[in-house]
Amino acid sequence: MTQPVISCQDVETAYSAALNRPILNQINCQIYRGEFVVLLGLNGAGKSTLLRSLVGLVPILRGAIHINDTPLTPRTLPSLRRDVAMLFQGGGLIRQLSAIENVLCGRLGTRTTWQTLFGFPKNDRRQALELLEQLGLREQAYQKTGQLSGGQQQRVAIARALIQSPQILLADEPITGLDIKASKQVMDTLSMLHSQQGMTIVTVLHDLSIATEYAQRAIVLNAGRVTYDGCCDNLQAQFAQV
Ligand SMILES: Nc1ncnc2c1ncn2[C@@H]1O[C@H](COP(=O)(O)OP(=O)(O)OP(=O)(O)O)[C@@H](O)[C@H]1O
Repeated sequence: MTQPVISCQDVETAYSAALNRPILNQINCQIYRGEFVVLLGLNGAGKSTLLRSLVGLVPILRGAIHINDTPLTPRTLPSLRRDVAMLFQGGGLIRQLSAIENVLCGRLGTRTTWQTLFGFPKNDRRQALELLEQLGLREQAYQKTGQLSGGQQQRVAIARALIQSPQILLADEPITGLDIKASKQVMDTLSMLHSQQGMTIVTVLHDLSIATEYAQRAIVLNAGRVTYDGCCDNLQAQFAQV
């Protein structure tokens, strides 16, 4: 068996008095290279917290997270973050900036202030344009993202995540609030990254039929624990008793 690219062993976050338990309560799961995994669960199950913990945004109290066999610690975090990109709920774009400027923001962590003082290097701008073109947004590159549709905005957010050339893409509810057509475009984009570039995708979804259509494996959380980890057939049954 190949080594997992993401491994969570007994991951536990701080105790939450409101929940009367830790938000993540002994999570164990592995994600392998090139997998397309969907994270499912009712509101408040801990899906976003789990994704955020994988990029060091939520401190863990017990257990361990390994990315590519390296333990996630404050010391290893900066280099591990280059391998793992995160697409946040709602996209988190700057509406007043153009699509290309938003994509270039994905480079800020790897360029010094001096390097960006007079604008981003030509190579970065070319790569940002190529990404927008790949995601069907060449014509919108210089439009303010506030003027784009929800689906287009989400694809700009994907391009911003991709400019750091990650191996793993974590997406938190990437199609929430989008119509059927835009949802399909965004899910097809994730699917293309998975099938054509071998990218490992972990995405939170709420729609079980879309999960079944796109993902190879489902991990279901309930009250901070993994309650199912397996194929996407008959996912309804996993929610029947909840
Ligand atoms: N920073 C925080 N401080 C205290 N409680 C938090 C914090 N972040 C999340 N929670 C709580 O932890 C639980 C899990 O939240 P989380 O956002 O991970 O759930 P989720 O499964 O992603 O839910 P949803 O489907 O609604 O997005 C919720 O009860 C939430 O209120």
